Amino acid sequence: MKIAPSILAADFANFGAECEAIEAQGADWVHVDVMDGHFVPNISFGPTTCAAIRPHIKGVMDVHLMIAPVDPYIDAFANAGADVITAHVEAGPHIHRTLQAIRGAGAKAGVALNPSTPAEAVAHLLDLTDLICVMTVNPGFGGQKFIDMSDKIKTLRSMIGDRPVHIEIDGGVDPSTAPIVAQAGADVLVAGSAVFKGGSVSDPAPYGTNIKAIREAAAGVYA
Ligand SMILES: O=C(CO)[C@@H](O)[C@H](O)COP(=O)(O)O
Repeated sequence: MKIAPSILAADFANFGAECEAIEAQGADWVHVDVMDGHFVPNISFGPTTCAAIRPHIKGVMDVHLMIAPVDPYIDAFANAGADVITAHVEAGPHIHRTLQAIRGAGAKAGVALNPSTPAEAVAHLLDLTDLICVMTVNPGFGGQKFIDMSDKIKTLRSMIGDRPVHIEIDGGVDPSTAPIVAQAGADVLVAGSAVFKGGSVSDPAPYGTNIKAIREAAAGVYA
């Protein structure tokens, strides 16, 4: 199970140090939420910030684009050093083309599904994607209440079969919800508030405790 803290819950004045702190405290990936105030009602940051934090991340920079349109910005995020670029299936009419462009730019291609979008929306994309992100909140803000998408996760796991495609869960993940999604078939857990709560760059130990708690809660069903 990979744990991917979302830096949306980090100290925005200290992104570089926050990325270093969460990796030192056991994060597997660093999840970067890009919001445009159009596809979602919040604005976060863009490719310039991604490029600035890249040198502070040793492992995977997992960039989640909550923007529309996506295609004009793919090269900018790939050039900023994104290892994974995830676009929403709801963000435009040509997600097939978008995933091809992400791979063409040298990144792993992810596709995200809002809670209201069924698993079948990605049936034609399974050989073009490296990761399916199942939103368990309506995207736009951290700290929201988890929406149970277990049936969708199980359907996706069955559709994926033996393809090497991650199922990532994003929104409201904490030690109480991690076992639910792990049981259903998830293998990457994004968590913002549940990782960053109680810690800071000057006192990062709570990040480690929080990551361990999520990992151990999930481990009973997915090692
Ligand atoms: O993409 C999003 C929200 O749109 C998520 O990545 C959240 O940032 C996760 O935050 P928590 O629900 O874990 O606080």
